[in-house]
Formats: sequence, structure tokens, C-alpha cells
Amino acid sequence: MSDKFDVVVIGAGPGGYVAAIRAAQLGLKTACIEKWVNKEGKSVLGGTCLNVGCIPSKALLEASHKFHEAKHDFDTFGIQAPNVTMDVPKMIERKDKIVTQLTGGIAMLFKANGVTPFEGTGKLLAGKKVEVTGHDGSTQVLEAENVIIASGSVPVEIPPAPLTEDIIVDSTGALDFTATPARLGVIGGGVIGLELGSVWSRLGAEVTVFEAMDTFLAAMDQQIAKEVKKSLTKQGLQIELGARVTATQVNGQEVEVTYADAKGEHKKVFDKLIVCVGRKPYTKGVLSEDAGVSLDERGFIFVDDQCQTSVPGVYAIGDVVRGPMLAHKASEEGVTVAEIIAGHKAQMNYDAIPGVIYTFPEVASVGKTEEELKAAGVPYKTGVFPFSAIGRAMANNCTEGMVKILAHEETDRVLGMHIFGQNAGEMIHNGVIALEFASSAEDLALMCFAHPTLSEAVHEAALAVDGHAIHMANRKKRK
Ligand SMILES: NC(=O)c1ccc[n+]([C@@H]2O[C@H](COP(=O)([O-])OP(=O)(O)OC[C@H]3O[C@@H](n4cnc5c(N)ncnc54)[C@H](O)[C@@H]3O)[C@@H](O)[C@H]2O)c1
Repeated sequence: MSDKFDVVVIGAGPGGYVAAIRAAQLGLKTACIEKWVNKEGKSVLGGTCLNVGCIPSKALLEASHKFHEAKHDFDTFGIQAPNVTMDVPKMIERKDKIVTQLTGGIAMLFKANGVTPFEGTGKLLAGKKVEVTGHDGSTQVLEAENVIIASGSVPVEIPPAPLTEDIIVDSTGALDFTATPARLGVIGGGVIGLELGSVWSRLGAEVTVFEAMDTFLAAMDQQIAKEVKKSLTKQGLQIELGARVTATQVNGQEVEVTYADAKGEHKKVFDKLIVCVGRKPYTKGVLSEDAGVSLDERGFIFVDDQCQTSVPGVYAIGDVVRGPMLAHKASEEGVTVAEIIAGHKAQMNYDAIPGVIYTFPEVASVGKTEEELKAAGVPYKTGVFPFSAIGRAMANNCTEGMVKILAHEETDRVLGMHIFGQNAGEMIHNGVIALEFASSAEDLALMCFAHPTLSEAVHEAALAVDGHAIHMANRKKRK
């Protein structure tokens, strides 16, 4: 059987499903192929983000934060809640319910928009044909005017720590622990390591994070990264920098980790070990040999600025192509490509993609870091404002962190915004809008921010760029 579509999308993660919906909205006959099967053996849409990534991890982060707050911080507010306990299976059940609701929601959106879903594995053949192999092994070929590959990424595995059934796990396994491990090891002090390490630490695990690099959150603005490390350490995460895991040995229900740092070789024993050392693009079985689509030297599908691959009419988006591996980046690329296919002018701005680490407090950034500006020789000025001087932060009992704004020394144009603080992931959109609209720090400073809000720290940081902050003594006073 052969079916013809204007657009065939391979993959229904936040890149693929968004691309498919937008293409259908634009009047294009669209199909979307997804092979994901959940724990119950059911075909589901949503990819990594909805099934085992962004959403389930946030459900656990929220639950563990509430538990931690009830146990340790309620007293500050005058609330007595002795004997607070955590029901881990119930927390996991709630997480699973949210996932089911959201993945089912995409199926409904496909229906509402007229996207034809196919369950199975999509493989690009020559001539913009796509073969779909169903879960029962049957095959059919779809013909397409345009193909969008959105096959995503998978966790990197490392030889010293091969995954086991339930002791050495990846980020997916760490979302389904049935009880809090007493001792938890985490390999990789990146985004996933800090988020999942936080979840289980708040629930009572003794957590050690092994990070191979000497610098903590090396890609981040280092003034912010230092504060984050201090805060997480205070919360109980033991962060070992310059620590490379060289071997693991599972003994019954525990695992011994061997790691090397500047002081030599050490060993530490854990009940569970999470491996989160990055993700790699997933192209296995997605491209036939004669498909004509080239990969780059790191295994990503090679694309131009408009996400076009080496084959005209074949596009690739999201984690399988260059750029940050972030759901919202994938979605925006999906919309951009759908618009391009429909003949519209569309472009993605890679300079204004926010990144958030959902620890408590959150860490969020957009644009350039101070280190990047220094390295590029760009003249800049900074405005920093601490949450400790924000009334709402005091009322909320979370005065940790700061907002930092970097602006061009001569033009005053906002070049970067970095926030460590409660709700930083929401506040960072001030920076995204500033970058998109090429605002100056003065533009932000001249806006009226609601009081009392945490966002006032953004306003004050913008004022501080030129030494005008109201609620702190400015280091440099300017007119
Ligand atoms: N909140 C979010 O936006 C979010 C959440 C989860 C994942 N993600 C994305 O998923 C991707 C994967 O996340 P991640 O945390 O796995 O990767 P990452 O790249 O953020 O961090 C991996 C870390 O592991 C370290 N590492 C590598 N090998 C090691 C070893 N042998 N021993 C010790 N440390 C080692 C690296 O130096 C690095 O710091 C990232 O691109 C991330 O952006 C984003």
C-alpha cells in the first residue's frame, strides 16, 4: 500500500509532534510516525520529553520539593507538620498519570488538526519515501513531498558503568525507583544529574555527584554557577569535581564505584547509581543507505540554518541536529520548518534560546555569559541584583540567588541574562523578550514591574547596569 502526504514527520517528540500539528494547521496533508511503546506496552506520542524526560522529572521535582519544604521549612512559617512522610510509589503513580494525560492529549490534538498518526518505526528511503514498520512487523511505504526527521536522542552509555536491571540506571530508570535509595551515586554533574540528584536528595538519599570536569556547570556564567554549587552543597549534594568514574562493580544489591581525581583513586559504595553523562543523536534505523542524508562528524544529521538536510525536501530538527538538546528548541525548529514547507518566510533565532535547570532554586539563562563576552572581546557592563533585597523573596522564604544582566558597553543592548533564584525558569522570559526585541538595559529599566514580585530583581538588575538600582547601594554611581 502506498499513501501520499505533503509532509511525513518521523518522530512525535516535542520537535516532531509540534511540526506535524503546525504543518496540518497550514493546510498540508501530514502524517507522523512514532515507535515509542510505554511501560504497559501501549504506543504513545510525546517522545523523551513527555514520557521519560522534562515532564516526569518535573513531577518528581515538585513532589520532592513539597516534601522537603514540609519537613524542613514549614516551621519557619509557623506551620507545625510533624511526622511528614513520603509515599514514593504514590509519587511515581502521580507522575505516570500526568504522562498518560499529556501523551493522550497529543493524540487528541492530532485528531483535531487532521494529522494522520502511524505506530511503528519510520525509515527514510531514497526519493522521499518513508517506510513504516509496524509493531507487528508489517511494512508500508508513505510517499512524501517533504520529510521532517525528528528522531531525537538517547542517553550516552559509558564502558565503566554498564547499565543493569535496577542498580546502575540511566535517567529513565531513575524516574521509577520504588523507594528512596539510602546512598545514591550520580555520574555527570550536568542538567540531569543535578535535577535527579536533587529529587532523591530531598527525599533523604545521601547523594554524591561525580563530575569529570574541574569546573562546575562549565558552560554557564561562572558567577551564577558558583552560587548554584554553594547552594546545592548546602542542601546536601556532595559534588566531586575533576572526578572521573573509571570502574563499577555490582555486588548483590549495591555497587562500588571507582573514581579518579587529582588526589588519586578512590572507591565509594552506593545502593543506586545514575549514569547521566550526556545524550547522543538517535539515527539508528532512521536512514536507509541510499537515503542520501549526511551526518556530521559527531553523528548528528547535518542541516543548514533552515534545518534542510543534504537532500532537498528532507529536513531534520531537534536533538538529532546541532544546537542545544532542549524540547523548546526542537518545537521552535518544528514550527519554522513547517512554515518554510508551506512557503512562508521563517527563521529560527538560535541566540535567544533559554536554558533552565530545575533545581531549587532554579537556574536559568539566555544569551551570552560573561566568560563568552570576555573571550570574544566584546565590551560589556553588568548589572547584578540579589534576591536577598527583594521583599517578595523574603516573604517566600527564598532569598538565595541573583539576577545578572550583561549589556553592551557602548550600545547598552542586552546581551545575556542569567538568573539563579526561585521561579528563575519563569523570569528568564524577560531576557528572551529583551534579546528578541534587541532591547537595551535601559528599556528594561524604564518598564514598570509589578510589586511585590520576584521579577523586580530583573528590573533592579537592569537599573544596576548603569548604577541606578534603587534597593541596594550601587558600586558605581552614575547620573
Ligand atoms: N532542564 C533541562 O533543560 C534539561 C533537563 C534534562 C536534560 N536536558 C538535556 O539533556 C541532555 C543530557 O543531559 P545530561 O545531564 O546527561 O548531559 P550534560 O551534558 O548536561 O552533562 C553531562 C555531564 O557529565 C560529565 N561527564 C561525562 N563523562 C563523565 C564521566 N565518565 N565521569 C564523570 N562525569 C562525566 C560531563 O562533563 C558533563 O558535565 C543535555 O543536552 C541537556 O540539556 C535538559
